[in-house]
Amino acid sequence: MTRIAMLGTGLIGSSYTQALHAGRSRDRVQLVYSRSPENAAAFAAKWGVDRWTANLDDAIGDDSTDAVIIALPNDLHERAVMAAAKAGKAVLCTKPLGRSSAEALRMLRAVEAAGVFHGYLEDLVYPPKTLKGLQSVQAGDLGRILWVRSRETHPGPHSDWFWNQQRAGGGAIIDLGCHCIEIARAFIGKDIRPVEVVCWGDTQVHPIEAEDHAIGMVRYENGAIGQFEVSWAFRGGMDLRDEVAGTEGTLWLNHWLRTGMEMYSAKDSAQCTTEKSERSGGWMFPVGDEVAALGYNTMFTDMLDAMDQGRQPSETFYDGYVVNAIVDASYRSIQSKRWETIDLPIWRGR
Ligand SMILES: NC(=O)C1=CN([C@@H]2O[C@H](COP(=O)(O)OP(=O)(O)OC[C@H]3O[C@@H](n4cnc5c(N)ncnc54)[C@H](OP(=O)(O)O)[C@@H]3O)[C@@H](O)[C@H]2O)C=CC1
Ligand SMILES: O=C1CO[C@H](CO)[C@@H](O)[C@@H]1O
Repeated sequence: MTRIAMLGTGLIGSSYTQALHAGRSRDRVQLVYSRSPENAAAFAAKWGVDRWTANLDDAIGDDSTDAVIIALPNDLHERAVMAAAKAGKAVLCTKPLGRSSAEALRMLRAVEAAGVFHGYLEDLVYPPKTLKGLQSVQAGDLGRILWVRSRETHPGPHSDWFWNQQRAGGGAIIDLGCHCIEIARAFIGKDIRPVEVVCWGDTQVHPIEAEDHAIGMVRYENGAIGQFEVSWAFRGGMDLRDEVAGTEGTLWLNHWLRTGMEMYSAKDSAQCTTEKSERSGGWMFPVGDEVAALGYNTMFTDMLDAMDQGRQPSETFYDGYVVNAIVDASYRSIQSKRWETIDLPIWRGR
């Protein structure tokens, strides 16, 4: 059993807790942190969590827990990671690891220096169909991987802080592109060095400083291309799709819209809605088990099994740092309108 302190009571703190309590079922969120005692108490009551606190350092240092899960806005990740490393706690952090690769590198160095277990919670390399696809690709069924296209688009984030460039570290690229970049990296091979990026990004719709649309191409040392397409202004729900093209085959994955369940309700207050859907009536495209479809159950099984077995999980802070380095180069490329080199002061692949 792993005893967990959950930092954050928002969308992802709730999804993680749901997955943890349902998955291996022996793992428990023992303690939850929110800035607000009311939110913390409500979260604890809803998810059957014994204790809550409105003090971040108390939550991280609490003696009764083994691991800390960071489900806080991006600008609080580094502070929470540093405190967890200092307290000698295993630490699992949501995406993106940092707002920049400099932040991510400091976090990687801190957990490694402290010798604590660390996991990067990139759920979208863990959906069951992605795991099956990865197994096939690794067995060579698709031949040499040439091109991976990964797309995540929706109408825009659900909380204010995402829209603040300073707090989030950017716009749609850091928020959604981080998923697409790691999905492509997983299919191309995480030991293959990402070399350079060319990226277009613009603020086409929303009154914000950061980009609400972007398309980027990441060139890997073996010639493969990872393409990401992101939007915070796509209408019609959340479009989550991946395509993998190899010399011997093709793989297409659709995770969200029209995945097999289509429903019509003449009412406009139907209960059967899905994350980021824009309507609760008319034709709807729900997802049967959202938590499972997004890979949270399988992700925590890998993370917590790895912790028990004294091995690394598939996604560590090192992966989060590589993703942040690719995101940084993408932002430079938007400005320069040229291919930009990906700076990786630490590289552990081929
Ligand atoms: N698929 C995935 O892996 C997803 C990952 N994420 C990531 O999870 C993190 C949190 O996102 P999400 O849960 O969607 O965000 P929410 O806005 O839904 O929740 C944020 C939580 O942080 C708490 N919080 C503590 N301090 C602050 C602060 N200074 N400002 C704002 N909130 C604060 C808020 O609670 P309170 O007000 O009670 O203190 C709230 O519980 C982000 O890093 C995001 O990128 C998000 C969605 C999906
Ligand atoms: O995939 C996701 C869905 O949207 C959220 C808000 O933009 C993201 O933070 C999240 O990673």
